[in-house]
Formats: sequence, C-alpha cells, structure tokens
Amino acid sequence: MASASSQIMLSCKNLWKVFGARPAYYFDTAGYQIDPDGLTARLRREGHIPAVVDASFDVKRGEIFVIMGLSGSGKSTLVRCLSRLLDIEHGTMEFDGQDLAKISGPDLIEIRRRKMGMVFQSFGLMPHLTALENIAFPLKLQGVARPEREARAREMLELVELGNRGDALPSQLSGGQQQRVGIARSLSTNPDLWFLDEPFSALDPLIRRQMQDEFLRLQSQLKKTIVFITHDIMEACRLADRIALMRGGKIIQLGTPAEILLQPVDDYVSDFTAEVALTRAIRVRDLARPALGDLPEGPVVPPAAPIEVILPALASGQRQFRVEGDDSLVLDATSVLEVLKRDARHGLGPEGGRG
Ligand SMILES: Nc1ncnc2c1ncn2[C@@H]1O[C@H](COP(=O)(O)OP(=O)(O)OP(=O)(O)O)[C@@H](O)[C@H]1O
Repeated sequence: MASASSQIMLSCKNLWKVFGARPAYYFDTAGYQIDPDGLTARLRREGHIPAVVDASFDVKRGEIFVIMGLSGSGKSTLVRCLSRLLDIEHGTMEFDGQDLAKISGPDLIEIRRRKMGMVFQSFGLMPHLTALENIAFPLKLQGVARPEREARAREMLELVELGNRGDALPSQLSGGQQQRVGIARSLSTNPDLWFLDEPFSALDPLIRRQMQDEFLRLQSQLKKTIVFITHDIMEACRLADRIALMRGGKIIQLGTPAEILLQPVDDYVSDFTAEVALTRAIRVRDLARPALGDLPEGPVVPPAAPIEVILPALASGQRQFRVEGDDSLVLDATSVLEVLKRDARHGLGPEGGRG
C-alpha cells in the first residue's frame, strides 16, 4: 500500500502573504512564535494587507481541491503563492519532495513549465494564433519539435471536443470554446498540478454548467491533482472532493462538501451555504450508516446519487435503502428527513432548490 505521504502532492504549512510597505519585517525574527490573530490585527493596524493568513493544508494526488470564498478573501493570492507567481512571507510548501518556497531561477521556471498547468478566468489566449497554435505554444516554449507538438495539440483539441476547430482564431470562437482551448493548452504539457482560477466565471450560467460537466468528464479520464478557485458555493459543491473556505485570508473550514454543508463550523459558513439545496448537493454515501443486523429489503441506490433520487420512494413509505456496491451500508429515512427539513427552512424545496 502507498504511504500516506505519497498520497499527498502538495503540503502547505503556515503560509502567510502580506501586501504593504515592509511585510518581511514582521516575519524575520528567528524562533519567534507567531500568534496569527495578534499579527493579523497588527498588520492591519499598521497599514498592511494580510492576504493569506497562516494557511495550512494538504492537496492529495488526484483530488479536486476547491478554494472558495467571497471576493477579497485571498483565494487568488493563495493560488499565486502556490504557483510561485508571488513570494510568501512565511511558511513551507512541499511539492514533489522540495520546498517550493525555496526554489528560484531556472529550476522554478522548469517546474512551472513542466509540472504546473494554469487556467484563468480571462482565457488569456493569444489573439493572432489559431486554437491549435495556442495549445501547442507551451510545448514550443519547452523546445518540443513542431510535428510532435502539433500532434499533442490535436490530441488535446479532441479531448476538449473541438477537433474540428483547430484553425479558428480565438475571436472566431464562443466564450465556452475559448475556455476549452485554454484548458487544452494548460493540459498540453501534462502537468502534475493543475491550477484553475475561476475558469468558468466569465461564462453564462448554462454554458457554465456544461463546462462543469465537461470538466468532471475530463477529470474522470485524467485524474489530475487540481486546485480550483471559485466564489460560487454551488460550483464548489458540484466539483470538489474537498473545499477550503477562506475568509479574510484565513482558511476557516476545510472538508468535503458534505462536511461543510452538514457541519458548518460557524454562522458565517452556514450563511454561506444557506442557498444550497441539500437534497441535490448531499449524496447517498454522505448519509449512509453501517448496517446493524440484517440488511433491509427494498430499493438499492447508487452511493454517488443525490439524495433527491430517493424522495419518490420515501413519499410512498419506504424507510430504509440499501447502498449499491456496499452491503455494509444503509440509508435511513430519518437522516433524509432532517435534510429535507433544513431545505424547507431555507425555502429550498426539492423542486424549487437552486443547488
Ligand atoms: N498586488 C496587490 N497589492 C496589494 N493588495 C493586494 C494585491 N493583490 C491582492 N491584494 C489584496 O489582497 C486581498 C486578497 O485579494 P485576492 O485577489 O487574493 O482575493 P480573491 O478572494 O481572489 O478575490 P476575487 O474573488 O475578487 O478575485 C484583498 O484585500 C486585495 O485587495
């Protein structure tokens, strides 16, 4: 079995990023124990912006790790630190056995070019290059020969289902198509760590939803390690394996979507999640419990299905459900009813829910 550490691709401890006149001043005393709340207050008092405050987390191999928070909470700054577009003031970021914070010069360029992929909200395509040329561009920077990079770019175009639009310029493509090109470009170098900063925010809601489905389809094939930023809780709950919720530079809760939705750490988090219809966002496996004694007769439900799928059976009196593929689990009507009650309190019925 793989060791726990090999399942972690990026391990961050006590990261700080501060904007202002002399941020380093506050961190350069060896051996001094930082009091995060005290230091944050002092930084603010003294005209600095603590944009990332003492952030610690691990990103596991193959997971979609979503960083979520309102505007100004520090999401982009954190990801810019992870990709080393910004230098941190304090902390460690272990990636591939090295402290990313300590790498510089050509080694850093190499890591960014070969091991990291990035997609931004503003698609960032070069307007005078075709879709195919845009996708091949990072490989050109790596010195890959033309036939090889074009073959790879064609493969990536197929992957994002734009195989017939390789010759189009960005201006000839829709927003969703441009973002597909951006995604294909960032994947052309086969990165180990894939950063996406609000990649679908500029798209209208319908296209956005399609792109989310597309993204999940891609991920089920590619199994990349992904850090995905969004300010949209619904998007976070749809896509994330785990969510880090930021406020004022701090990670205030880190957990699976179900943990964040069902066990919010405080009122801020529960307000943040109030408009998510749990019957859609919570899955059968989130509420299933170990079966005690004989398994119930009755319907078998897929573990990944949203619990709304069992509502018709619940309405016709079914009280227990078996979980497909795992005979040790059952789902009880009582736990589902709790979720229904919470949705009703927030005006989110099974039909009217927005999640
Ligand atoms: N280059 C900079 N100089 C000074 N302050 C900055 C700089 N970049 C970001 N900030 C500040 O840091 C804080 C965090 O900003 P950041 O852009 O990371 O937030 P965000 O959560 O990504 O917001 P949004 O969703 O609006 O992009 C904000 O107070 C912002 O004003």
